[in-house]
Amino acid sequence: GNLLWSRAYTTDHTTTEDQEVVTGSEEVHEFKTETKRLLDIVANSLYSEKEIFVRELISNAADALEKLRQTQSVESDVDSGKPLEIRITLDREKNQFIIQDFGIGMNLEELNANLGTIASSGSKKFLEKMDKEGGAGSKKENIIGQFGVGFYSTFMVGNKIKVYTKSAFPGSKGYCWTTDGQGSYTVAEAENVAVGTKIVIELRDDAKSYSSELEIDSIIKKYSNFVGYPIFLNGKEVNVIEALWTKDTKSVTPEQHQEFYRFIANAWDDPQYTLHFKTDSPLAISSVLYVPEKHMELLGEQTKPGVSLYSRKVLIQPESAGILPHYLRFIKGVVDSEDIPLNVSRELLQDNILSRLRMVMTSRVLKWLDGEAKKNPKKYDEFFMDYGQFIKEGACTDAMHKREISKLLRFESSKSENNSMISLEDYAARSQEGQKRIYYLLTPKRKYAEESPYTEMFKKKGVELLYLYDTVDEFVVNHLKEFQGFDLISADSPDAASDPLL
Ligand SMILES: Nc1nc(Cl)c2cnn(Cc3ccc(Br)cc3F)c2n1
Repeated sequence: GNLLWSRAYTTDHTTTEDQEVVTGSEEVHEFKTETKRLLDIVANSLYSEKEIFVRELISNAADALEKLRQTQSVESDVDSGKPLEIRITLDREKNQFIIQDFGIGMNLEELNANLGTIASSGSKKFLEKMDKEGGAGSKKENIIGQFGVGFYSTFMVGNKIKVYTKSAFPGSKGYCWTTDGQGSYTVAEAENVAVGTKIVIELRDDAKSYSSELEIDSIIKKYSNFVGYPIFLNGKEVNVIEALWTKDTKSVTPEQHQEFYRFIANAWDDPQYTLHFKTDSPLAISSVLYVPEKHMELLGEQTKPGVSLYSRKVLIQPESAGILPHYLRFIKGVVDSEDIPLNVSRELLQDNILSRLRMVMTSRVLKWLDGEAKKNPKKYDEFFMDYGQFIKEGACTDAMHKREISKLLRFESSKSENNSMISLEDYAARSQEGQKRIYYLLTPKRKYAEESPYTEMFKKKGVELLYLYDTVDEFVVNHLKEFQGFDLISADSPDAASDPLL
């Protein structure tokens, strides 16, 4: 009837009016000593920017919705009766930030435990490490993102925090948890609490900006754009882009990649190469990477690293310099690894996980480009005309991946048609019987190469000669020294003169 119709159309996606009423007696709990220390560590040093409290609370809310959905698949009577969405409302006058989810919610022991466990087990180790290694936010250690730690980030911006929560399990009571972060919190039973969790933060004077819609909108778009549940800010849906990289690689169309590429690269062109891959060893990674049609460095603009690091669809580090080596900075895209703990902040990113991630990613990218070159050599030559400078930079700087990078190099040669290029593999494959060397000639352009006496001699003997036009080419061959057992030798070197083949 029209009641149903009217209810369906009146969902305004704002947080439920504060109709909660505290009914039970308020039990006061002192924060355990280590909780207090953890609170001020988190509030003062674990996170680099205050704004990430928004990311942390949204992630907790999304995890709570995910937990509800998983529980519902096994226990049918567990339900919140509300949509699986996250709602944030701001109140400028009251200087309030409110976030609500209709997720699995917390019962009394969870409410106390979540704060307790973090304060007891997780943090004791953490605090000892901190003490041992001095200073908060010790480089090596940080608490893996779990429910509780993210919540602590509210202490960076709030002077009074209220949490209304009710578990989705039938017959659960609603509770109201409050604190002023000074050392104790109270818990009391409450009526009219919606299933899920609602967190009401009274913002500190130095955090007033977090009651501004523009500010929160941009923070959500920056960190939580791809969270798997709709986020409504003052009733308006904010995150509308799907985390393309989490979809099945075969189900994503080129058009979807083009749209996603334009969004994350803030570009108008199309990607000339697309890589969408997932792996779960040596660590869980899902990633979409693109090579743009054109790169801006030609116009002198220094390219910032184009790959952003996510963990479970939440941004950890934009334009992360740690994911790919500098010479691959032209690549745009997303790398998402759930093995990167969520709550690590910029400086705390664990370098050992990051270096493993970097190894996997670099090899995978070099293999991807080699695969593309083999699939369509002509198209790769065009790519190399534009991006060869980056590959050559890699040949000169990345000794670890020398072998893979050398396969990506292209040069003109005495046997290649005008301005088409060959690979070192091509050269080796068609070298003379018993030839042990790859010969090259440093020359500004083809015309001079053709007139050189060396070329005459090499041609007569049927030995191919690479033409190296770029000054950087000399550095490249000096760094490489050899390729698949062939020494790289200049045509005018004494070694060439003594070669029986010539
Ligand atoms: N949204 C949401 N939903 C769920 Cl199910 C949980 C469980 N833990 N946390 C973190 C947390 C822990 C203690 C207190 Br007090 C508040 C708080 F948000 C959650 N947050």
